[in-house]
Amino acid sequence: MKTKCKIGVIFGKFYPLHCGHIYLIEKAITQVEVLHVFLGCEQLRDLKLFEASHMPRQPQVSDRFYWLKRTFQNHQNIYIHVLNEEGIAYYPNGWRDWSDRVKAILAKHQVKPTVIFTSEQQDVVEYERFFHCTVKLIDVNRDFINISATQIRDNPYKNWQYLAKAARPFFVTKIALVSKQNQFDEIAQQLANIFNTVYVNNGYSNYFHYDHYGKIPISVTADDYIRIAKLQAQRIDEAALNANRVLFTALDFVTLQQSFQNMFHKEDQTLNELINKYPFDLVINYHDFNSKHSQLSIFEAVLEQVRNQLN
Ligand SMILES: NC(=O)c1ccc[n+]([C@@H]2O[C@H](COP(=O)([O-])OP(=O)(O)OC[C@H]3O[C@@H](n4cnc5c(N)ncnc54)[C@H](O)[C@@H]3O)[C@@H](O)[C@H]2O)c1
Repeated sequence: MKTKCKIGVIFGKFYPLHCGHIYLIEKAITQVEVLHVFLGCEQLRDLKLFEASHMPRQPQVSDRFYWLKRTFQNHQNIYIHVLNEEGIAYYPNGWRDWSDRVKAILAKHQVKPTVIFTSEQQDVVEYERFFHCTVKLIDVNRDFINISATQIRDNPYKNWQYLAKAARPFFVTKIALVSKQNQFDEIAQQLANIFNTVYVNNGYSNYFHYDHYGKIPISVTADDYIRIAKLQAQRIDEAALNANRVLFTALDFVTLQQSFQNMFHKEDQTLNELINKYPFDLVINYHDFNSKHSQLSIFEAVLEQVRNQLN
């Protein structure tokens, strides 16, 4: 029978969370009864790391917290704490102040750690000195999962397979191919095939009918319209979980707000919230192509725009 060390602690920035971190945490939890994971944050440092990175947008503390929570949601004995490191000299120059801040959180939760897990050899002595407990090293050479958060920040798309599944939707490039009468449907599906990923079609198609002039008669109420928009957002969330770096959709929320205004002569607050929550990286409109374009030339022009976006 394995001996349990009782209470474990792990520190990290998890910027972003990757399979190496997950391996460390999963291996640690097999050796303790309870594990406390500290998510270290410092505004300026995190901003600088983001600016030096190739991440499409900056993960917020809430994103990083969510990735940890979701990844370890089935472990009842893993606790995640946000550790605000503002005002402390950066690693490795602030050990005393930093450990005092950690200890304050531990004391607040009446936690007395018995073991600290890390893969950083150079930190062992300092952890022992400031926390007076055992320090266990796990995979110092990163033989099992050879990746670092720096490598992922540098190129999240090349290192996609290492990015935590829970973090992937944040990084997925969202491309909308907008057409009034689903003329883009076929090309969007072809693109999803080519890029080995997913397509979210127009959730409104089942509810609207087109007349001879291509106009949409008002066959749904404003409330219905918003309900369908929320459903569309839900379908995007689900697709993003399975997307391979990029996902294609038939709608973006700016376009939905515009058609809502045309139909109901007012702006909708929920749609504004969806616009902010779902930033699209590229929106291609069918009406930017004229009737002289062949299907092949549209296909090639769209493909070119998508390639430029992804490079
Ligand atoms: N101010 C100070 O003096 C001071 C001192 C100590 C710690 N700290 C803070 O502690 C935190 C340390 O975070 P970090 O930079 O180590 O975070 P990190 O997110 O890069 O890594 C978290 C943990 O995962 C381990 N790990 C990373 N890749 C791995 C892989 N492929 N396989 C196995 N394990 C892997 C790391 O060794 C570390 O133990 C920071 O917030 C830092 O500011 C600060």
